[in-house]
Amino acid sequence: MPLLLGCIADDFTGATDLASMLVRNGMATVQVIGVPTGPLPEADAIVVALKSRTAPVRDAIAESLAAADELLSAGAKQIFFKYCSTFDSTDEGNIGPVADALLKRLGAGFALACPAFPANNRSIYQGHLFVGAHLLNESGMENHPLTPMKDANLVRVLSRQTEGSVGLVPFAVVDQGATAIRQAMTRLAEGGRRYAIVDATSDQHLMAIGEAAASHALITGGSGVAMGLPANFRAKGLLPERADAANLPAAGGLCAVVAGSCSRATLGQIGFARDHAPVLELDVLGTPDAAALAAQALAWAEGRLDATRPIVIAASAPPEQVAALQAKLGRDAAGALVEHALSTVAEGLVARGVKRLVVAGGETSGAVVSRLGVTRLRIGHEIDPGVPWTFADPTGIHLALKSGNFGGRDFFLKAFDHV
Ligand SMILES: Nc1ncnc2c1ncn2[C@@H]1O[C@H](COP(=O)(O)OP(=O)(O)O)[C@@H](O)[C@H]1O
Ligand SMILES: O=C(O)[C@@H](O)C(=O)COP(=O)(O)O
Repeated sequence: MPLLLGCIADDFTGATDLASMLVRNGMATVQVIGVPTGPLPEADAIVVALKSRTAPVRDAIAESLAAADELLSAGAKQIFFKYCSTFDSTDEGNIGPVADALLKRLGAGFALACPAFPANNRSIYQGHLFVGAHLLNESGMENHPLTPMKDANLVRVLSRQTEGSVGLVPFAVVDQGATAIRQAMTRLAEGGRRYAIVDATSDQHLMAIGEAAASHALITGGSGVAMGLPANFRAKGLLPERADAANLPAAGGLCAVVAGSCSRATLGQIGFARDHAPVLELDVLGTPDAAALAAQALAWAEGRLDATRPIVIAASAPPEQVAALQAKLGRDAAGALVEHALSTVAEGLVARGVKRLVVAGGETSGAVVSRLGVTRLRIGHEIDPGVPWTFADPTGIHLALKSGNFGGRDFFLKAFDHV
């Protein structure tokens, strides 16, 4: 099975989101954790999951290039750089600098940028990113603990992160379909633009954008814009029709949720779970000590673990409490403390027999998956759009890595009916 699409994701939840999109559209896909060292698995698409979204710019570039090199030497015909559907980044990066470095490595001069994901209410109109009816900077993302998004104009946001210039393929063009989009991108590239933000408000738009980008060396975006890519490989006779590629080993055993996302969606899911399952909300501000928090949580879990419903352990807190901890410790140290505590909790839960684990939050998932020593994830069926169950090798447990913003209010309960 020749490798067709090589993907680099800037966080772990984003990687499973993308892998799930590709599986759903007929590509046999494997998610590998970190820059691969040995031989790559057989697959139509490989998604390398990095924890580079909030890493120092230089590290994010170095890891992304190392991943690209591995994927290219395994034969990848196109590279996909996956970032968040809410374009999570800072003025320093890392979306612009990583995309710049990948373009250079690929000897290409132009890439599209499209984080739209209509199934999860992310749409782009006139270059502005909306979450449902709200502009990005009024969606709650302006309060993100690590990557607060205070500007919805993606042309402006990306321009701040690159020395290249950024153009727009507007809705009126996108709505005309693949040929018009291809022509508009060619004009922008010939006019010296390095990037084009591409508007999209529907899956039909995303399919057309994917088709228009069939010949691009690099595509950048959310998982949505990947939905049109398998058809390009199929049209060239490179991708056979595949039977259901989303089957996992049978699941059983104790259930748990560990949450470090402070998004509105995750706070709502914790609120819902309180009425249906044991929920422990850690007082991080009161005990800013990772080992002590983890010990408290694991002591609480004793006797509460069950195979028919989950327990929920959350550090998640509303913006005022996050701000208070950050004022005390600094932004990065606060995030690192909580990630350390929650990965210790996850490790302790698995040692106590948890076999089905939901982790809420991208950075949080990165910390947990790394602590559990997971090297590969096999992708199963979706619980809600963008969040599949996965099977973790070599740990042998089922994991669902939930993007902070994804999932319905009942996600933490519903997940365990779907595995
Ligand atoms: N109570 C808290 N105070 C400060 N930071 C927190 C708290 N709870 C969680 N965090 C940190 O907030 C960040 C949330 O990021 P992440 O896990 O990526 O969630 P999301 O998917 O919503 O972006 C993590 O670094 C996490 O450790
Ligand atoms: O594109 C998305 O929104 C997700 O796939 C994603 O990247 C998740 O990031 P977090 O919200 O930090 O989990």
